Amino acid sequence: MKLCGDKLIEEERRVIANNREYNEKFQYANNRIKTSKYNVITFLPINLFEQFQRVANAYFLFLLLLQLIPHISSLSWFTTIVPLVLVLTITAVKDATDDFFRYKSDNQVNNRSSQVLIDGKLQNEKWMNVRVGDVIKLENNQFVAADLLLLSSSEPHGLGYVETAELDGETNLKVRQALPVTSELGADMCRLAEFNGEIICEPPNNKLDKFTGTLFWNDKKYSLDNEKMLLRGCVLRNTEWCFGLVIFAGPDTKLMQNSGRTKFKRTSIDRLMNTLVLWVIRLGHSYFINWDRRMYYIKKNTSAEARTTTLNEELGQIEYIFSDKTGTLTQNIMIFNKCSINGKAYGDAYDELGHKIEISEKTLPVDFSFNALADPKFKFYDASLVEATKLGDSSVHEFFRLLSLCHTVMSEEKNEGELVYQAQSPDEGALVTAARNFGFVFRSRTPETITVNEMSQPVVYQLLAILDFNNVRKRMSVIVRNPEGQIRLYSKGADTILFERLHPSNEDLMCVTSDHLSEFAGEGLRTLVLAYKDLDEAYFNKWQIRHHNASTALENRDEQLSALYEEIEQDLMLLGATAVEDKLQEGVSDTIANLTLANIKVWVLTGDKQETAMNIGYSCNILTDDMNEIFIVSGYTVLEVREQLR
Ligand SMILES: Nc1ncnc2c1ncn2[C@@H]1O[C@H](COP(=O)(O)OP(=O)(O)OP(=O)(O)O)[C@@H](O)[C@H]1O
Ligand SMILES: [Mg+2]
Repeated sequence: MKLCGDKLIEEERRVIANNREYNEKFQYANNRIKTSKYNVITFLPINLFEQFQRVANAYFLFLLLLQLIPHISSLSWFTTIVPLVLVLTITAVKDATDDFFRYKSDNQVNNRSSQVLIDGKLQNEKWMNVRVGDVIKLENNQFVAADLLLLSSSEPHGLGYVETAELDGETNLKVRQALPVTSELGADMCRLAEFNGEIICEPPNNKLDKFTGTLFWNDKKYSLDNEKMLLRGCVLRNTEWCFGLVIFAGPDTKLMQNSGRTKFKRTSIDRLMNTLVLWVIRLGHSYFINWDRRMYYIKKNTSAEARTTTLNEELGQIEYIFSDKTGTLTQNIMIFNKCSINGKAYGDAYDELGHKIEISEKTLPVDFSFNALADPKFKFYDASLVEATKLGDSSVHEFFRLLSLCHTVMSEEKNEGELVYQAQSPDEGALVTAARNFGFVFRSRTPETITVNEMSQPVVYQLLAILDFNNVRKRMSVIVRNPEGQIRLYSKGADTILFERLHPSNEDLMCVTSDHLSEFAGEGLRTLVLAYKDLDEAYFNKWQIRHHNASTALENRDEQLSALYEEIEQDLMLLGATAVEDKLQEGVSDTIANLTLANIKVWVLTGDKQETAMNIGYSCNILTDDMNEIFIVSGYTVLEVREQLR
């Protein structure tokens, strides 16, 4: 820790499990939260101070002072004081009630009960009394009390599922997994109470998807990342119980670090003239917005809601709308639609005479009844791909093998043969389901193995490494050892990225695949390229040691890892490409056409392939045919972009 002014700045956090005495030295925040701003004594001074920061209020106060001097004013002072006091009182009452509700909700949260391991026994404690370094137990459907390191759980391999809707709005379940060494502790209170690992990790911050730390225990060190953390605000799901170690509490949790200070939202007009009239008009406005039948959605029984009255008039001044693509313009429901394998494209439907036909509700999908484990909801219309699979075409097999191995999907098999996939990325869910139907069924995974049913034969692959996806890498890989002992790297990712990393011998295949990709993207499909590489035992063993060192490094961990990934993901052999459809949401193109009429400019952010993005742009009216010249900025650095914009 460093002293800055008279406040301690935390540079790294050290926590020893079950050791309150040691952890207390650092004076970490406890788990009490406070989002209310005032108390009974501070309310009047703070609220008045805030209110007089508004120009209009200050102006009227000044006016009032002048009117108190009879020599310069002909009006009597109460013509000003009455409206001023009225405005101040109404606002103060509203602020006070808002704050009272915040106070009540803080209180309710702080007093929730939680099971903490104290003196070798589970004891009930209030949330606000939970401290950093405590081991606590969570049960299914409970809110996570603080930012925890997952130690063990009721599920196999220390898995735990959480719903993060309160944090990031995503409703699909996320998987978390404890380290094998801690997941062995299970629910054994004695061993959990004896657990005295030390965690050294990053200081509190607001990054919801990142965590870097190291666990030191019994003279070994283990790398910790976000996949092992349960954050405050999440809800435990599909997991009977789990144990976690408190790393950040109360105001230090990522949830609270993100919420920022409660403050007034103010607009440009607000600062200029804040009068009683405006206040009444705004209130009226907000009722009109809430009552507007045309903004009422019957299916979900929701109407528009003006939450912040002071922002109403800004609605008429909106010039730009910034939108996300996947899940906002589109439904985020991914359907495996087409693919290209070893230079041959699959996915179109043909009639008896071999003519291509439009796929409609009436088109008969391919029959997957040969495969007992197939997902009945999956539909595909090109029978030749099933034929190729049945005939044992080796590149088709390798293609689907890759799809069944290279992903982060989890599978649940409650009853024999009833597979349910939990995918954090809906694209991966669609790809793994496709492989499943074509006879490469991803069955289960442990931290060290992946089991796949290949054309009805169970095959167990040893999982040697996962080179995970991020939006800079735009690719992910796995390294597995097959039952014959051969080590292979499987990779999937954006075409621009993987094409650069192919072995020179792939040139011809790359050209053909690239044509297919343009075709797919022209139809607005999301594409990924698949490739593999055989690895030499001796090289891989050395690489694995360097990988372990990098993943437990305390400094520059991310840089070291990405350099290692870059090194091994070279000279790949191309297998083909996949194309997944994500339909537009209902009414998107009409809405955008209306926004365009109002001269509002719509910006969309996406990581998709340029052609796919442009195609979606056309289909939802962001791009139109009368824009004769589309101007593409393709710089990679700030300088390049600035240069092109000139
Ligand atoms: N699970 C994955 N495995 C491998 N590559 C992926 C995976 N998900 C995405 N990619 C590749 O990385 C690129 C960037 O992904 P990113 O998530 O940043 O954008 P995106 O999800 O396509 O964008 P949008 O949210 O607009 O759909 C994608 O275009 C795709 O080519
Ligand atoms: Mg994505």
